[in-house]
Amino acid sequence: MKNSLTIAFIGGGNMAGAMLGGLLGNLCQPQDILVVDPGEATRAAWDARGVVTAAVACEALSQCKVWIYAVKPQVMQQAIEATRPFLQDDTLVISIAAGLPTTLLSGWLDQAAPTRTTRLIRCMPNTPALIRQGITGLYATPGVPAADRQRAQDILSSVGEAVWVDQETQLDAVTALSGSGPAYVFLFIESLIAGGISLGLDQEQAQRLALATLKGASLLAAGSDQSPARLRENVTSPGGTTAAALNRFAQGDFAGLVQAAMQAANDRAAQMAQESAAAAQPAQDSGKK
Ligand SMILES: NC(=O)C1=CN([C@@H]2O[C@H](COP(=O)(O)OP(=O)(O)OC[C@H]3O[C@@H](n4cnc5c(N)ncnc54)[C@H](O)[C@@H]3O)[C@@H](O)[C@H]2O)C=CC1
Ligand SMILES: O=C(O)[C@@H]1CCC=N1
Repeated sequence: MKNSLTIAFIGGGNMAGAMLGGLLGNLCQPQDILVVDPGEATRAAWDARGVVTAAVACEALSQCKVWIYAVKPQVMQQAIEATRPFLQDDTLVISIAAGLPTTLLSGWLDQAAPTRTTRLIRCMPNTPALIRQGITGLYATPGVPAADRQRAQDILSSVGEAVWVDQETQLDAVTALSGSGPAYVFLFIESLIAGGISLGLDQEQAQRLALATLKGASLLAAGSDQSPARLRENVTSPGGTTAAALNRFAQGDFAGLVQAAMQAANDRAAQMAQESAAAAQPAQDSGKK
C-alpha cells in the first residue's frame, strides 16, 4: 500500500461497501484499501474487488492514514480495542456509527495511551453513496487539523455531498433526516406502488410510475428556485385530484407523522449512546503504545 491515501475500513458491511465505489479509481486504488471484518463471505466480496482484507486487526492497519469504523454501535468498543494497538499519532479516525458520541469513542481510542488525543471525525453518510448520490453530515472534534478535515471531506465527497455541523448533537438530526431517510423514501415508494396496484395498474407499471415520479419531483425541487411548498401548490388545482389526495394526507396528519418518526429516530440515537456507555466494558489494555 504505497498510494498517498491509504484507508482501512474496520467493518466491511453495507455502508463500507456503499462507500467503496466512490473511493475506487477516484481517491484510491483497491490495493490502498484494507478491510478488517470477521465475516468470511464479506471478505470474499471485497477480495473479489482487489481490496486487501484481514479477519482480525493486523500490522497493516498501522500503514493506513485513515481508519473508518463502520461496525454496528453494539460492537464498536470491541472493534476499537482490537485495533487501537496499531493506531498512530497521526491516524485520522472516522466513525460512521449512529448515536455513538465522540466522547465515548475518544475514551475507547485513547484509553491505552492517555497522552494521545486521536484525530477523530464523526459522520453520518447514507446508502445512496452506493451510486455516488449520498449525503453525509460531518462533525470534527476540537483539534482535528484542517488538512484532516479536508481529507475526510474529500473521502465523503467522493460518494456524494458533504455537510459540516458545528454541534455534535446535530448529527442525531442528520441521522433522523438523511441517514435513515432513504428508508422513509423507499417506504413511500412501496406505498405508491401498492396504491397503484390497488387502483388497477400492474406491478411493473406502478413501479415505473412511482420511481419516475420520485426522481422527477426530486430533480425538479433540487433545480428550481421555487420552494417545495410552491411546487406542491403548482400541482394542486383547486377542487382537483391532488387537493383530494392532500386533504386525505392532512386528515391523517402526514406532516406530524413524519415529524414524530424523525423525533423517534433522533431519540433512538441518543438512547443508543446511553446503552453503549452503560454496556462499556472496563478498560482492556491491548496496548502496543
Ligand atoms: N446502513 C445504513 O444506512 C447506515 C449505517 N450507518 C452506520 O454504519 C455502521 C455499519 O452499518 P452497516 O454497514 O449497515 O452494518 P453491517 O452489519 O452491514 O456491517 C457491519 C460489519 O461489521 C463487521 N464486524 C462485526 N464485528 C466486527 C469487529 N469486531 N471488527 C470488524 N468488523 C466487525 C460485520 O461482520 C459486518 O460485515 C453502523 O454503525 C450504522 O449505524 C451509518 C449511516 C447509514
Ligand atoms: O438504522 C440505523 O441505525 C442506521 C443509521 C442510519 C441508517 N441506518
